Amino acid sequence: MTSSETVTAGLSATRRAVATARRIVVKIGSSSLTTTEGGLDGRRLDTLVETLSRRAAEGSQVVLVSSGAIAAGLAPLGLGGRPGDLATQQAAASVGQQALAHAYAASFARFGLTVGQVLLTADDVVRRAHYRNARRTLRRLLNLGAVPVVNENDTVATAEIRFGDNDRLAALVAHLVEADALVLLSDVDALYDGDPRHGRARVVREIATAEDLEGISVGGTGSSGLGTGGMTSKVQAARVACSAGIPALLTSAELAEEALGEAEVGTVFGTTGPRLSARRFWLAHAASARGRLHLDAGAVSAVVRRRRSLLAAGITGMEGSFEGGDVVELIGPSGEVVARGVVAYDASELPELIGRSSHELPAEQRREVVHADDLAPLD
Ligand SMILES: Nc1ncnc2c1ncn2[C@@H]1O[C@H](COP(=O)(O)OP(=O)(O)O)[C@@H](O)[C@H]1O
Ligand SMILES: N[C@@H](CCC(=O)OP(=O)(O)O)C(=O)O
Repeated sequence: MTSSETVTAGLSATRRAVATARRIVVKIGSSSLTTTEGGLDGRRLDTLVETLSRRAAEGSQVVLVSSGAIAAGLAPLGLGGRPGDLATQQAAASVGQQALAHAYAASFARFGLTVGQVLLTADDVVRRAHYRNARRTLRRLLNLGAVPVVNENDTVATAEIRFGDNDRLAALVAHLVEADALVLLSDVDALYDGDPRHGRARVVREIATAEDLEGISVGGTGSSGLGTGGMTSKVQAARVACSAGIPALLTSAELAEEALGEAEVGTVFGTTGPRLSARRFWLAHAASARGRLHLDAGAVSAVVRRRRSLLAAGITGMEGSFEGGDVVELIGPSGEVVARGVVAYDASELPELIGRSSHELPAEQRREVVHADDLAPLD
């Protein structure tokens, strides 16, 4: 088998994984559910719900991450476009979210399905105890046969603690519920090698490794002006899911039915890593870092390739005012984040330790700065 055949076989396996996923997270963007003039588009919402209900009837558990609260609130409040300030966005989300929840409940009820609304703030995944709590609720909802409908809790989230984009939220939720696949639905049918709004662009069917993204230019939100993250946040979300062993598919809401089958639509992203434990995933992608430790090349190799603990000798500098138990980023010699981990010392204790090898230090200061079990290397 040639290497390109190997890739093809692997990627059709990715499509099959989406088609056969027992637990699937589907994210739909604002631009696919709403219009600036009319608010919520009930017909498009019903079409999506029909597709998801069919999937549920076939035995899959479905989690829907739905954007659209802000956009759905614009028309009822007489707002002509997406507001720039947070307070008006939150007011719009307050009106729009309840319209969304009502519409989903009514639409899923046509198929005898009950929905559970789950509104999350970034704190719900950043703080470890909240993260476990969110995971427990989502899993219980699924086990009770309900369809969780997830969105960011926009009405209370402040600028500092916003996720801001539901693509990332969907990737986090996919891991929280141990999904078998993530599907991102937008207003564009696939990833292109350049923004299709700006001239000719070529469709990209498959992303197997990070190298496949080289030369692909991803840009901002679509022409509706209702979305937030654009293609950049979708690609990032797909990569987060794939790095944790969850395959992803990106396509338009109109092609959802085909995408959930095995049709060659959209762009599939193959997994790039094994399933990560909840703790490692949280460390790598959800927790917020309180500081940074700069590493020399030897320490990067020990931590990332050999999966060893980080010792003081390999640290060349530090930033931040963290305490022992906080999450910090580990930075390589050229400034890139190579891993995240839970630091064992307070920031005030470290300056006298860094750069010194264990035998130079008193016994009580010889413990690892970040233990291997508390490390999550990033790709
Ligand atoms: N390389 C690319 N391939 C496809 N779409 C792209 C690309 N770069 C930018 N885009 C734009 O991203 C838009 C989708 O993002 P967005 O408007 O945020 O959607 P949503 O509301 O579904 O989250 C598309 O309409 C498209 O114009
Ligand atoms: N939570 C916000 C949506 C944020 C968001 O990511 O929007 P989109 O880019 O349309 O998926 C809302 O419901 O309006």
